[in-house]
Amino acid sequence: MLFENLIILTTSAAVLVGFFIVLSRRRSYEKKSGKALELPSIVVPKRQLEQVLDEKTKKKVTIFYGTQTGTAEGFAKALYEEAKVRYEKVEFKVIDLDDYAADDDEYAEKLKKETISFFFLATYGDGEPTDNAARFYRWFTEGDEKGVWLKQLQYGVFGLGNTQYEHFNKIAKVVDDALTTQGANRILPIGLGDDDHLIEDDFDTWKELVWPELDLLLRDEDDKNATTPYTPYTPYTAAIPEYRVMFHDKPRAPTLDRSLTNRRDVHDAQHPCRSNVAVKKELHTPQSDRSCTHLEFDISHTRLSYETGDHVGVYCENQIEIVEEAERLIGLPADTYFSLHTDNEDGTPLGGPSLQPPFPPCTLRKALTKYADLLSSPKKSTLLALAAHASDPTDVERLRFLASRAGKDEYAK
Ligand SMILES: Cc1cc2nc3c(=O)[nH]c(=O)nc-3n(C[C@H](O)[C@H](O)[C@H](O)COP(=O)(O)O)c2cc1C
Repeated sequence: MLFENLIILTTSAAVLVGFFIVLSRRRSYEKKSGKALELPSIVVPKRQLEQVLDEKTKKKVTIFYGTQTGTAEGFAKALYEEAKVRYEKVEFKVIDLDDYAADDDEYAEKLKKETISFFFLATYGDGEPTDNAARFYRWFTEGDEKGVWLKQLQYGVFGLGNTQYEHFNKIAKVVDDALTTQGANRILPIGLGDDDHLIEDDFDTWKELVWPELDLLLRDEDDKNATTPYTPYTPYTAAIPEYRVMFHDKPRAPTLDRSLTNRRDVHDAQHPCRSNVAVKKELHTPQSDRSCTHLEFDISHTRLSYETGDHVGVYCENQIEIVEEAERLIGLPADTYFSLHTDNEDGTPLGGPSLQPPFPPCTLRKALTKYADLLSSPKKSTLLALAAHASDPTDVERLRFLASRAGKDEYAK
């Protein structure tokens, strides 16, 4: 980076010196001969000179995200999309915190060059960072005393959490505090997104506070005087994963569902195992108006072990009547065999968050029974994505209304 800066500086200096020499020669020739000198065309075109200078002075904003299931990434990309349109002369980047730097030294090296940054950070486990934010988090908040070294940085944090958890939005709060302690300037209050309610509304509300602050930092005098109105609110759709669907001939023999065999060495979200419930107890007394169930799973026949802090995901199945209703609405036979892909046929990635296909090739019946959430309300971003594909204008209008601020009450019903 230092090397690149040096090249840019040397190039700009060389161009300016060259330009000055040409001008001073022209003056002395004109004095002597009384004739105006025919100037050869300048070797470095003006546009190139402007580009070099622009690069040097261009304002830059970096948007970081720490995500497990893509929501933080979607919000980061939504802010990026809207900001790009509002501030055309500014360079915006969206960065996965894990990809930002290879080690602690590189994190330090790069972060001290950032001037404006936003952090979208989800909290998991028992107040833990997401996998892709863990390295950054440990280095930034738990490492050696770093002192006040980020005075050049203006920042905002939006946390993604859920009020059902004890450590609500812990990671965002800790990073927000650590940024201030290390000298950075918080330009707006931390946003605390709550996935137990309408986290997209939390994001929208916080985003509206971002623009006046960015106007102060990014708009130059020309822009401030411009009469064209700023691009209005661009709704957030970037969190909707895009998949390529492929239909296949049915497999001749029914395939063994390997995802549910217990004889694996490693079990993960794609390869769960079956286990029986060994103990079930209600923790609240009959006087309480709440309910909390204590469950113990028998994992003795699996190769799993459990440590405090590990979490258990439970795969539930939809009831057959709900599945049949969904099949009827989709209009495809239950035995339609298909797969979802996150890349194009030539292997290039599709847009949207960088997630894995959500389930292996299977029939529509199995996808709807085991993998689809058929009973929760769709997220607002999903409604907008559906609106973009709906063919009936009444449906388009209705979907957009439900996703809008005006439709908030109706959406919540
Ligand atoms: C297994 C699990 C553990 C979670 N733990 C916490 C937590 O400790 N504190 C919190 O505020 N939210 C917690 N959440 C909520 C997530 O942070 C929230 O759903 C967030 O929107 C996920 O963002 P992502 O899609 O970018 O990963 C947890 C969610 C899951 C599924």
